[in-house]
Amino acid sequence: MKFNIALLAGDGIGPEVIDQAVKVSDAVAKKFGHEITWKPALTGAAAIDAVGEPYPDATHDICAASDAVLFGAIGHPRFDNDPSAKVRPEQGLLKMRKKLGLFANVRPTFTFPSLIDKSPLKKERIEGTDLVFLRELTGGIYFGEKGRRDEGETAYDNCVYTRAEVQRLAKKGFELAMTRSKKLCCVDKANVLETSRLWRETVQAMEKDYPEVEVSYEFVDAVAMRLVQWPNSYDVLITENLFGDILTDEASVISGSMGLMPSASMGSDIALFEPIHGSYPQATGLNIANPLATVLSAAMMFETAFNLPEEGAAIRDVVNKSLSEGVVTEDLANGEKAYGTQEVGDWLAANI
Ligand SMILES: NC(=O)c1ccc[n+]([C@@H]2O[C@H](COP(=O)([O-])OP(=O)(O)OC[C@H]3O[C@@H](n4cnc5c(N)ncnc54)[C@H](O)[C@@H]3O)[C@@H](O)[C@H]2O)c1
Ligand SMILES: CC(C)[C@H](C(=O)O)[C@@H](O)C(=O)O
Ligand SMILES: [Mg+2]
Repeated sequence: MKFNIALLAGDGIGPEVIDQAVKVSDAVAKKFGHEITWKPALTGAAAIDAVGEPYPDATHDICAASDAVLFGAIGHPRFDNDPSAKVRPEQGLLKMRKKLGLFANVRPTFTFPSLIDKSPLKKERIEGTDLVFLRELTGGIYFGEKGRRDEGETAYDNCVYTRAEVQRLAKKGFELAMTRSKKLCCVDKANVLETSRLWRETVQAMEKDYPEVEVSYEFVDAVAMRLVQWPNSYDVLITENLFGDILTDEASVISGSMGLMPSASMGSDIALFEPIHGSYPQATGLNIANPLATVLSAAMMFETAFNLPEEGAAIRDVVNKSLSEGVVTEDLANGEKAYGTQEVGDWLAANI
């Protein structure tokens, strides 16, 4: 098969981890007889520097015309440390998600047998963890009206959800639960927030369409605790944009590193694949960032966007092999030999 893939490397460690995902994807394509044409495009601070905006129309056109998008990370300290900056890399990410209609962000959390002893959490707590967050990605407080009043002394960010937005995300959650262990947890703050009450009411009304799915409703603060206490009690979790952002960073601790966690952002037309981590500016250019979150995002791309499970499995197998053979970056080395970002990518590509 032939694929056009938009390649948005972004900022910080983005280009370094993307390079490794490209190497591994090319190796798997070669092994299975596919042809990939990469379509590089600007985003983030790199795009602001080049053309003055973080998600230029030219980039959108490339994404919209591709079979999938592979995304690295965006963000730069010069914007993080300047709250008054009007044009920011993160606006590009949000604009891209909105314009491409990527409303469902699939963020799996699972453990790797060879890393189980390296997690800061106790082995017996995390063993067998295999859960998936479905994070709503184009609504909520990220996209509500925001601003200042009272001469800048008061700030507001509105959180808005429509029933239709909740329904389309929850539908994906129910469908995913049906393919797994038929357990769905709706994470909200319905004891306080009106938007959460709409979420709960909407999901409750959908239960009758999925009689086999056992649905639980839990408050986000309690989930934040139970996620590290008994992560293996969860299966599919659906939640709104901000809660999903926070809980999935927390969940990365279960696997052992932020550098391991992939994601898929799904819409009705196109899907985008990206690690959940950011541009990790402190590591830029040092060849120390873990590329596996991006490599595993590429595995999700083969499985989900191209419906090629064997190709995805080949990537997952070689990642597992690298972990069990200790071919790891410093975040997983625990004082033992650490490999560089590029060396891990080379090893994966050579062993696919
Ligand atoms: N999707 C994205 O592009 C995205 C996501 C999160 C943050 N950001 C942006 O990234 C910048 C930095 O944000 P931050 O420091 O809060 O989050 P971050 O995810 O970049 O880094 C947080 C910590 O996670 C670890 N980490 C992250 N990626 C890693 C990797 N590949 N290998 C090993 N360890 C890794 C490091 O310990 C790092 O200090 C900000 O500008 C932020 O807005 C972008
Ligand atoms: C950079 C930021 C806008 C983004 C988010 O909050 O969605 C990031 O944290 C993520 O998880 O992809
Ligand atoms: Mg985040």
